[in-house]
Amino acid sequence: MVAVRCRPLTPREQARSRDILRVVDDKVVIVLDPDVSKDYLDRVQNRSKEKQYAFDVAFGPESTNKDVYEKTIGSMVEGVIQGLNATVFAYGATGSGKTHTMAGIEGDPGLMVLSLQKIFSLIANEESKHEFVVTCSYLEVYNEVIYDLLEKSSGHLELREDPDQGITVAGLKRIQVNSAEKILELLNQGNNRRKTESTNANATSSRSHAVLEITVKRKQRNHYRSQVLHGKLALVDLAGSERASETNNAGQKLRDGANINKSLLALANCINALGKQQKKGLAYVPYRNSKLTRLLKDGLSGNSRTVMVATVSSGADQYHHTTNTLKYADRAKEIKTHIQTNVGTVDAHVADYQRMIDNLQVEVSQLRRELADKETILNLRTPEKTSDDELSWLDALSHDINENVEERVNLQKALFELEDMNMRNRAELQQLDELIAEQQIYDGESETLNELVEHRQVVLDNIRDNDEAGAHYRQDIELNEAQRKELQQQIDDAISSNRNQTYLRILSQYRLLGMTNMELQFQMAIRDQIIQGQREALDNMWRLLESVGLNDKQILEAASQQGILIEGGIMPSLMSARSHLPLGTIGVSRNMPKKAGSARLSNLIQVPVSLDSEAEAESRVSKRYVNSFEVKETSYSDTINFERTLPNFGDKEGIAQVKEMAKSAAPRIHQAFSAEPYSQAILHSCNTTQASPVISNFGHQHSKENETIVGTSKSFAGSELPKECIHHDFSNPKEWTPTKRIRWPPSAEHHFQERPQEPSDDIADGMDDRSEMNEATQCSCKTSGIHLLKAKSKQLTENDLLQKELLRLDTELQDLKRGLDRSPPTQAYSCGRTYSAFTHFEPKSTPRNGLGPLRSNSEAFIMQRSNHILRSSSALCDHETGHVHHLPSLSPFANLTSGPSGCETTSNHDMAAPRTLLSPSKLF
Ligand SMILES: Nc1ncnc2c1ncn2[C@@H]1O[C@H](COP(=O)(O)OP(=O)(O)OP(=O)(O)O)[C@@H](O)[C@H]1O
Repeated sequence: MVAVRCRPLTPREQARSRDILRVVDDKVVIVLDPDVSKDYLDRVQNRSKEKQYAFDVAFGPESTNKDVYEKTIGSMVEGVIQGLNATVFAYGATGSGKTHTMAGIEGDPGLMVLSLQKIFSLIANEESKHEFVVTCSYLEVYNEVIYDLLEKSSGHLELREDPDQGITVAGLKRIQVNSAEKILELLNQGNNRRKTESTNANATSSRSHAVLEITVKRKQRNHYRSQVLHGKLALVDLAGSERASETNNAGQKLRDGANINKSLLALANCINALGKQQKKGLAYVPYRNSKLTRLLKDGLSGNSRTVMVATVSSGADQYHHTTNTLKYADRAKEIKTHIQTNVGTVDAHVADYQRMIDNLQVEVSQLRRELADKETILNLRTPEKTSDDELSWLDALSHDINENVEERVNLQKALFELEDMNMRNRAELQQLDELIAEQQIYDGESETLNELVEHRQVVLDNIRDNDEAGAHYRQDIELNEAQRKELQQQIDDAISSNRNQTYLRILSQYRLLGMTNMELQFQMAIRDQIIQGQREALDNMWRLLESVGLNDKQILEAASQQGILIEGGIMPSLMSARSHLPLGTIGVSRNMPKKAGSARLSNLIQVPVSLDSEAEAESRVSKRYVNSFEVKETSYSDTINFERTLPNFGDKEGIAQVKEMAKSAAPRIHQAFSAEPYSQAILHSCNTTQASPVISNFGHQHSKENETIVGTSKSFAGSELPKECIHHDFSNPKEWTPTKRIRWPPSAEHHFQERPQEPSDDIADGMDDRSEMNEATQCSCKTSGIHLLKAKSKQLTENDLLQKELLRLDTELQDLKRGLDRSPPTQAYSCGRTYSAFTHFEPKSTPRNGLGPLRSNSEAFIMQRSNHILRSSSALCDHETGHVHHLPSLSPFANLTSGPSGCETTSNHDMAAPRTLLSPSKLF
């Protein structure tokens, strides 16, 4: 939705300018010719500069913020508490009324305030049934750097791309709030921290783009397995859109203007491309060209309802600004967003990712070598005192290195996305060529043919545009590379002249970590892609099967005949067919079908559970009698964890306990996949007493509306039990034909076979040691799909590990970066001794001097001592004297050069040893 708001002239403006805006029918804005001397003849002869634009809604000078609110985002705010996203941004020249519209004034609160009040009043109405958690963050983008407006002295924040959450800002404060007043207080604090300047056009002109984000988490009360909905409202007050030259600014102000315009230009380009995309399909949208557009990506094209409020001033002297803004808004009308559930897919091509990883790996190993060489040089030298000049040089260098790494990642990704898009464009072109050829043969000149030819031209144009944009990105990457070399050269020169070695070493490590991080991110993307591909393939398979009219039973039978193990999951309606599942198998399902009649196999993760010990299993199996078993959660399903022993399994009480167990597993599973609308726990158990073999199935399912027990208990007595359960000779693996094994996930065989010499085949452990198995077992594995399960389990485990590694690396990187930002490298030297910093102190007793125990993890700080990099501390320990220096603050290093006099000192003999040591060998 695009709305335009015309602001009235202030009394001072009225004295020197006239009102040239007219709003008709609440939709049309007429801009009169500012030149009053033009007469009727000029107008009819088209010499008039009068212009007319139509929008979704237009507000005249008499409108209040409340009017704007009600006709624009009022209804969207309701959606936010139902789990939908909404974005509203104010765009306009300086002094046109953006801040007035967004923040408002006393007596006429703005959209930010009104939407907050509405959110809390809606919450109050629903609080008896639902629990809500409201959090907010407030940031500004100033000179292409992101700052936290809720932090007193915020450092530079970084943008991250999360496959699940999309674009996020690392380290941004999110505050939980319980009332509109609280948010307003934060808002006021934040607004006071915003960078403003007095320009020619506005005495308190906002020089930054401010983004207030409110998230609402909603959960049904007293319903532990209810769906959790997340709604997000982003309110953006952009900086003035005027050209820098027009504000008569110079120096820093001119630079601000240039950066503001860079962001707004990028925004304009995105709006253009999005408009084009509506008409022409796959056009590349250059979100990556500025921080602002990356932040607003979701609001512009993704899963969000979006309102743009274009503000214009009615003054004749503002004619150019006004028409520029209106043209801009006119283009934005073309954009359509797509409201949908966020699905964390990585829409990219595995081969391309692989290529990037290869390049990165070369770079990382090169960096490692360089770093090792430098370490040797550095270790040979003794530290020197550093001058102020050098410190500011280091500060600038660290900043440039950060920027360089970030820019590199961003450019690579942009190029990658472009190539991916063009790959799809080329595929479409090929299809179109084939279609056109067919049409020409059969229909000759026809309307369809013309349409196809026209569309082909559009696709060709897109390919050409994307290729051009790609060439620019490549050039930018080359420039970035040149800059990287230059920066490295500066570090090298500094090292050879023995300047501030520790800090330089950290800089080099930071770069290395940056690259490693990037590499890991791409690896994650590959894995996500593969998993996504598998899910889609399974989805498609089910759709295909359903479309040919096969019912569940027929599908299972057909699969059985083909020897296909349905390992990935099962449709809910197939639950009863699973009654043959073996001892101790828990099916965990996420993302069950959302539409009636459709099925999602892919997301059902089957977690085989093992008996508590192999010996016990053997003894129970040999007795062919199971009267108790323990359910143990295993490896890759660390999302669920429960353990229970059922002493009397088989009798009424035991069955009740199994039921209870399924019930208690369900909420945990649901918690783990809380964003999913459905989740279920099914416990399949088998009691093979000689007299009456019983196979029981208990499931507990959660759905959006309610929770139910599904897959009711199913028992088999005597001959009713499927043949393969009782009559099959499990001791001979060769006899495990696919058909017989179809309903037996591999974990079962071990518990039922009487072959103590056979190695355990515990899939859930994620082991992939197939070399240990004999040939027959391997053969059986192949047919039964064990290797598939193993591969999947391994993949999931690896992915998990990778994710953890990425997280660790990320923290590492953040710490290093924070250390660099705060730039305290001279602390150790100014004190003239060797210090180390600790992550955690564990005071054995309260330290003397009445200083109180040290706070752990209070500030991030990096120092180097011998081979250890120790991190995160607000204190330094002097190893010679055994004293701990409490740093009064980690302020810019100008304050720290004075040495230990600025530090409070206490003995470290009361302190336990530091707990976290991170050695370079661990890092690299
Ligand atoms: N609709 C309105 N009604 C009355 N006064 C308004 C209105 N819109 C703006 N003003 C006044 O105009 C002046 C400039 O408005 P504001 O600060 O909101 O502009 P801005 O677009 O945010 O400018 P900048 O981009 O420089 O921050 C303020 O004094 C404000 O009170």
